[in-house]
Amino acid sequence: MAEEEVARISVAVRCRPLSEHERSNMVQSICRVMDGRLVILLDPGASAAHDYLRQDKSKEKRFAFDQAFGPDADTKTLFTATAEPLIKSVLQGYNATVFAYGSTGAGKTFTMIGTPVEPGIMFRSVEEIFKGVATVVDEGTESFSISCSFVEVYNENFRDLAGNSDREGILDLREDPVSGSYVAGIREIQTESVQEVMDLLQHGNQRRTTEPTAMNVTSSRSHAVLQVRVERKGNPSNPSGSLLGKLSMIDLAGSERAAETKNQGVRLLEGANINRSLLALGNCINALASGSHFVPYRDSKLTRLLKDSLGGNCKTVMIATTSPGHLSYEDTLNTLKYANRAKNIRVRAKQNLVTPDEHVSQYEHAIADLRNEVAILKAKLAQRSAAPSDVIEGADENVLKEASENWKLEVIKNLESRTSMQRSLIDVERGLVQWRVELDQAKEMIVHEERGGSSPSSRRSDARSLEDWKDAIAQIEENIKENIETRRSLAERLQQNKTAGKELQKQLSQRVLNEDLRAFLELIQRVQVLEVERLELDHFWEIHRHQLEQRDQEIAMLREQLRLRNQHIQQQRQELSDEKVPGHVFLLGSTLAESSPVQQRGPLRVMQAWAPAREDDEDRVTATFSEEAEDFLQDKINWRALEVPMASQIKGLAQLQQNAGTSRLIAAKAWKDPSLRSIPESRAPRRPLALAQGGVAPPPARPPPREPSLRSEAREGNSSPSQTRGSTCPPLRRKSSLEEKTLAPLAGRQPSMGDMRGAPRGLLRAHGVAVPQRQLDKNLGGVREKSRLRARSEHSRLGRVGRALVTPQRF
Ligand SMILES: Nc1ncnc2c1ncn2[C@@H]1O[C@H](COP(=O)(O)OP(=O)(O)OP(=O)(O)O)[C@@H](O)[C@H]1O
Repeated sequence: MAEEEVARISVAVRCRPLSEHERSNMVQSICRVMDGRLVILLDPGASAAHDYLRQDKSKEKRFAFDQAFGPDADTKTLFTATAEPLIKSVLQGYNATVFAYGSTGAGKTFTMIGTPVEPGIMFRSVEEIFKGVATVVDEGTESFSISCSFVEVYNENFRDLAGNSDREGILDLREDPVSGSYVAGIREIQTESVQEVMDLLQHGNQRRTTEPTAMNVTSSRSHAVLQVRVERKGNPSNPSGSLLGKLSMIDLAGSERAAETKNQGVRLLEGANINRSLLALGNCINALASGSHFVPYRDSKLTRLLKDSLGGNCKTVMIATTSPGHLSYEDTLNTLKYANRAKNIRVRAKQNLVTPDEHVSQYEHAIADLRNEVAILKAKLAQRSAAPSDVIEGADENVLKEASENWKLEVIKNLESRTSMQRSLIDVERGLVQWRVELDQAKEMIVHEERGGSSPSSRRSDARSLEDWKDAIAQIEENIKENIETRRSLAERLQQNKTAGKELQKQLSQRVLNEDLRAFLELIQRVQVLEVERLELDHFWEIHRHQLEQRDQEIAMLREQLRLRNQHIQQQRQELSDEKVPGHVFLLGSTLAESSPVQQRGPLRVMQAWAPAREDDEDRVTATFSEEAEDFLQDKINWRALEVPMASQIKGLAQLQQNAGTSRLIAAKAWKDPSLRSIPESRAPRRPLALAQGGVAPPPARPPPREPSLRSEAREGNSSPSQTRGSTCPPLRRKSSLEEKTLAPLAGRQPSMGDMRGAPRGLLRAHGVAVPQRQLDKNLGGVREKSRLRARSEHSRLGRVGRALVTPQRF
C-alpha cells in the first residue's frame, strides 16, 4: 500500500555575501540571518540619519523561515539541511523538488548549479542519489535505473539542454497520469555515474541562455530544470513492481525589474516572459497557500511543469536567494514575501508504487482528473456564452445582434432622459431661488409703502403702488407653487428613470452577447452615469451656493442693523451725557410686583430715575429710608450706581424743577411701560391715591428757573396726594383689590413726583404709604404695620441714578 505524507513546503533562505564589485562600490549589507531561521532586512535608509525625511520611518522587516543561511554558509551546509533529506525520499519512490527563487544576481545559479570548486544542489543531489543507490545495491538484490533530463524554459518554450544543436525544435509539455508533467521528446539520459550527470550539467549550462545584464554579468535568461528519475526494482515493499522516484531541481530565472536591469529589445521581451512565468508561479503559490480550489497552473509553461512539485504528489523545498546589498532592498523584500507566503503551501507526497494494477488504477485516476478538468473548462465556456443561449434559445445571429442593439438604444435613451431631467431640475431650483428673492423684495416694498417711507421703488421711475406690489406678491407665490410642483414631479420621474436604468444594467449580460461589446457598453454606461452624477452634484452645489448667498445677505443686513443701532445708542448716550437737558431726570422704570397679592393696600414699587451729571453739581444725593425698609432694600435690591442708561431703558422724563429755594421732580412725560394700563374711570376707586413725592433741593447759589406750566401741576409746600393732580399728572384713584393686583399706581398717568417742600439740599425724597407685597412682609417686618412710610432717597450722585420708593398711599 502506497504511503502518503502530508507536509508543508519547506522554505529556506540563503543570503549571499557582498561581491567584490559591491564592496568597492560601498554597497551596504542590510540582510542579517539569526538563529538559523530568522532573516532581518534592515532599513536601507537607517545609515542616512541626516536625512530627516527618513527619520522615524524604519523599513526594517523580519521573517522567520524553516531555515536561513547567511553569507558565511557554504552550499554543502545548505544542501545537507535542505535537499539531502529529499534524496532518501526519492529513493523510496517519492517525488521531490528543490527550486531556487530570487531576484537576478541573488545567487540562484550559484546555489543550484554552482561552480567546479563549489558544486551546487544539483550536483550534490545527484551525487547523493548515487551514493544511496550504491549503498542499497551493495546490501541486497534491488536494482536501480537512473535517468536524467535537462531542459530550459526560455520565452515560454521548452529547449532541451542535453542536445547538441541550437536548431533543435521547441518541445511540448505533456501530462502523464503516472509520472506527472513531462516534456515530450526530451532526451532522457541513462546515467551510471555522478560524473555523467556533472558532464550533462556543464554541457547544458553552457547551452543555457545567459546574457550579461546590468545586475548580473552571467544572468540566466531561462528557467533550467534538471530532473532525475530513479526506478527501484525488487524492493520488499513492492516486489512485483517498482518504486518510481523523481527529483526535480530548478534554477529559475531571476525575477527582475526592467528599469533596474536596463534591458532593451530582446532582453526586455525575455524579462517580460520571465516575469510572466514568475508571476504565474506567484499566483499559484498564493492560490495554494490560501487553500483555493482553483490553482492557475496553466497560466505558464513553468507552472505547468511545476504542478506536481507545488501542489501535488511531491516533497518540496524552496530556496529563496537574496542579495545583501542595500540597493536590492525592494527585490529582497519581494523575495522574502514570496517565500513567506510559500510556507503555507501544503503538499501531499505519495510513494509511487508501480504495479500493473496500480498502473491501471493510476491511469483511471488520471482520466478522472482530466475529465474533471474538462468539465471545469466546459463550465467556464458555458458561463461565457450560456446566458444568451439560455435566454434566446435558437435565435440566429441577427436576432441576437438586434437584441444587443436594442439594449444599447434603451440605455442611451434612459441616460439621455435622465440627463435632461437633471438639467430641468436644476433650472427649476434656480427659478425657485429667484422667485423667493423677488418675494422678499416685494414684501419689503409693501412694508415701506405701508409705513409711508420712501421706499427704494418709490424713488424709481417705475414706482408701483401698494396694490401693484400686493398683486406682484400673489403672482410670485403662484409661480413658486408651480415650481415646487414641477420639482416634485421631476424628482419622481428621475427616480423612476434610475430604477429603469438599474434594470437595464441587470439585463446587459443576457441581451448583449459579444463580450467586448458588453465591456464597451458597460464603459459607456458608466461614463454616462458619472456625467449624470456630476450634474446632480452641480445641482446640489447650486442650491447650496444660493443658500450661502442668502445667508451672507442676511448677515450683511443684520450687521448693518447692528451698526445703525449702535450708532443710535451712541448718539443717545452722547445726548444724555451732554447735559443738554439740565434739570431733567429720566425715569428708568419701576420694579413692579404685579403678581403679588397686594390686597387692599397696593403693591410696593421701586422707581428708578437717572439724571445727567453736571460738572459743577456738588449735590450729594443719598438714599435714606425708614430703618426697616432700608434693611430690606439693601438686602434685596442692588443699589449700585448705573452707568448712563440706554435709551430703551428710559421710561419717562421727569423734570427737576426749582421753585423758591425748593426743587420738584416732576414726571413730565407719560410712562411707556406697556405692563401698565389705564384704569377705566368707571372702575376707579373713589378715594384718590397719593403718589410718592420727592424732589431735590437745589444748590442755593442757583435759583431755580420757574416753569409756569409745571409749577401749576405741583403745589409748593403741599404734599397732599390730591394736590399732585394736573393736566400732565392726573391723580390716581384707589383701585379695587382686583385692579391692584395688576395695576401700578402710576399706570397710564403722568405722576408728579411731588413737592420738594423743605427738602434738604441734595436730597431726593419720596414718601408715601408703604404697603409691601406679601413676600416682602417678613423682610419688611414692622413696616407692614405702619400706615405711613416715609422714604427718603439719598443717592451718591444725582448724575447717576436716583431711586425712589413709591407706594400707594392709603388714607
Ligand atoms: N553564496 C554565494 N557565495 C559567493 N558568491 C556567490 C554566492 N551566491 C552568488 N554568488 C555570486 O554572485 C553572482 C551572481 O550569482 P548568480 O549568477 O548565481 O545569480 P542568479 O540569481 O542566478 O542571477 P540570474 O537570475 O541573473 O541568473 C555570481 O558571480 C556568483 O558567483
